[in-house]
Amino acid sequence: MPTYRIAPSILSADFARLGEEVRNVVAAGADIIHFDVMDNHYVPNLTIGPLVCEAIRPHVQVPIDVHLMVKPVDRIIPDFAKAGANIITFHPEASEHIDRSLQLIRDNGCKAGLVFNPATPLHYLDHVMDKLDIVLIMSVNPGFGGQSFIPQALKKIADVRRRIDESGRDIMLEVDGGIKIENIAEAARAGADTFVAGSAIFGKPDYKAVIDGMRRELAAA
Ligand SMILES: O=C(CO)[C@@H](O)[C@H](O)COP(=O)(O)O
Repeated sequence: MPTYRIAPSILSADFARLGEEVRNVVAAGADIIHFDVMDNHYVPNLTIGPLVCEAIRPHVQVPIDVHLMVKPVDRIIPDFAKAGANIITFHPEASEHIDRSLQLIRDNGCKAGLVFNPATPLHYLDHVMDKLDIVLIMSVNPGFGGQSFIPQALKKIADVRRRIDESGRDIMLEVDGGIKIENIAEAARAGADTFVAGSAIFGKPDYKAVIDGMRRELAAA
């Protein structure tokens, strides 16, 4: 069985109790904290920045996975690295110089990745596989939690899995958007190994029950 990771998105957490929320979700079995950064420019929503990343860092030992939904991307990368991010991903169409942005993330000591919206073509992967530690496939259009999974994402996940396997490199394949107990196994069978879930976890009273349910589905996938 591949190593599967569950990455709760704090976009759906109670921001008034964020420290407690991230401690609780890690105690419930989360492997990664997924941190959604929106700028009201690249996406039509505005969320959190490096100060909040720095504030939650002492509350958890697991990696913090920063998904930049911002344009431009480079200026904010060192700030997130200093704030304790471990993984930083960005959208290729939001960077003028994709190779440079990936290198900047690594130079700042973080794992680097590209994010693909439902309609973003995968050709952006063609010349940067050696600079990638993670690929994130969006299974919703970015900007909001609580949207429905777009099934066409499954083919894209399978395409990326094939590219990763051909590269022979150890690259995480993450899926984000509408992931729930009911569909996580499908995403795993398509080739994903890391699963972002916001409303499916933070929307429920018992985080452990949801994460355990997801793990049961993954074990049977
Ligand atoms: O990046 C995003 C949305 O842009 C996601 O991380 C969402 O936060 C996932 O939320 P759910 O679809 O799981 O509720």
